[in-house]
Amino acid sequence: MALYYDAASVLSSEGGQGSLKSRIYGPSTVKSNPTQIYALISETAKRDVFLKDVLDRAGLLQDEPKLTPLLALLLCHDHFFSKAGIAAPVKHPLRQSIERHKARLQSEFTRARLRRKCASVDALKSSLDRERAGLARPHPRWARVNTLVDQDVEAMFASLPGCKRKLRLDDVLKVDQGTRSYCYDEHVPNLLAFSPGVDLTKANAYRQGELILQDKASCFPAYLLLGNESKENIGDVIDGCAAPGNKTTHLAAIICETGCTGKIIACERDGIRSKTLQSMVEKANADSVQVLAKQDFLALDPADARFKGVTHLLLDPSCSGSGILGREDIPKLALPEDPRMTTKPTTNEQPGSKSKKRKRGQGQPEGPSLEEEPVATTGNPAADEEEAPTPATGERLQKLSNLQTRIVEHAMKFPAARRIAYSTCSLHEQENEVVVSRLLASQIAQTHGWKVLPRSQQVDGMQRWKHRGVRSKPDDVDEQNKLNQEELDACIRCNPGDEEGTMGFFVCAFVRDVDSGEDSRGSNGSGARNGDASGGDGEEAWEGFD
Ligand SMILES: C[S@@+](CC[C@H](N)C(=O)[O-])C[C@H]1O[C@@H](n2cnc3c(N)ncnc32)[C@H](O)[C@@H]1O
Repeated sequence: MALYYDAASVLSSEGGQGSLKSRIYGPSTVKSNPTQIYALISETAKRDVFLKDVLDRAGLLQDEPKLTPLLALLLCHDHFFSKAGIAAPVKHPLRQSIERHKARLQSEFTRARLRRKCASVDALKSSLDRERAGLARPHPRWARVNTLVDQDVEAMFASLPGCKRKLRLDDVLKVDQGTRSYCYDEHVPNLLAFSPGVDLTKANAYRQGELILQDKASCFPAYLLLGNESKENIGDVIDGCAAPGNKTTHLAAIICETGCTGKIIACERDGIRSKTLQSMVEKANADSVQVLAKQDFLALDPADARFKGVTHLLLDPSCSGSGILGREDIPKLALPEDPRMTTKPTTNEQPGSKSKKRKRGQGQPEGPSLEEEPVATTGNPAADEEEAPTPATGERLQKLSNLQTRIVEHAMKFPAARRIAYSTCSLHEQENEVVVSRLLASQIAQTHGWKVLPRSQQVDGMQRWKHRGVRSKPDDVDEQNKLNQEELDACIRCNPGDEEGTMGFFVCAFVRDVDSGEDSRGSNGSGARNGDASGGDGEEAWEGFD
């Protein structure tokens, strides 16, 4: 049936280099009805991660060597979600290649649905639709009032055209008849939610650094790290992965409010992003920030005298960016694992396609790049936090998870460190709860007494936030997420597209009691380490997404 071959061709580099619509509707070799192709692609794109999971668990590609991962995904979409099923005659080999495995597929489908706590297929569809597109729901524009700049907040609001103050987010999101409004956030101090249509980039308050465009979720790490710390406990602070500097300037604002005199050391490995960081710090009037440009956080020596006063660290490393709400044209679908390939494509964008490429280590599959069009949930591309939001699966997720674990392990070695915040804008458990679980099990955490900061000891707004850590596979003995309920509750999640109006995000804080003398060595701890939670699988060779 041509529909599935046509859709697969449009999605791969064979379909040309233009936009999705131009590939489907423009002069091309597609034979099927363009509207049907478009519907198949856009519907599959909402459910790809779910379908991939079903296909991988059912092991379909092992038994159907003629099916490509992309074809399997498209066919399975219609098999499960289209009322008419696969659009091909009953005896057609493509249709048979799926229906032969009907029972096995159905049972994995049902399990996957129940794991998502969806009682029916309709509930599943709504949940997946919300999750993927989150976009149908109006998304507020979040902005943080920069308390580092002297300002008359009321005058600032008066300068925002026709913006009325409301009490609740729901009211701000009602934009009938072009009304525009804002409200203060109920969890994070000095944070505002504006109606979706408000263009803050044109406001003087934004140009003058009085307002910083920053998603609500992205404000959690600095607030969780310092929001309820006493002045005596705060010395210097390291932001290990700092550019473009949203969280750095937030740290600076909180430090200033507490009256601390400590400095913030902001590390950024990438040269260009270091410049963005520097200019953001200047614009925000964040005098307490010292930028270490082109500095790899992992290369800092925790025993260096410069860092002996570092009590707090914030680590927001590179991640898959799967929580970022964005606009994609050619959807990058998460594909089932292909057992016949040694180098596995994880999405439909093929190696060697003409999109601008990122530097990767040897043997890495070339992932899709959104570099040309960075997706900023803030409405301000210059403040885009994640350098390359990229669908990641399997091996690549494992590498990211390893790097993230290594970065936090490194933070745990700073001798005076007492609190660490780790965050990602990823939805994947492997980059979130699994990293936390691996860190707690690591030698460094155990010898230095690091534990998660329990919910009951978190700053008020974070205690009240209801979305907490998850474990999707409680019965799987191989599962790396071994967090107990209290530890899961210490983790904070944000779900893209839900009623909270945030992007997808994860944050967890670690604490230790440095005053108890638990870590008597006072060294960087590296000599004592014999376990390496981050997996010594040579991920150093791969420089990740930047
Ligand atoms: C998710 S972004 C950080 C966003 C930033 N925290 C903010 O709120 O604006 C990750 C940043 O960390 C940088 N990075 C990744 N690994 C690093 C490392 N080992 N040392 C220093 N910077 C690193 C990347 O270049 C990228 O700019």
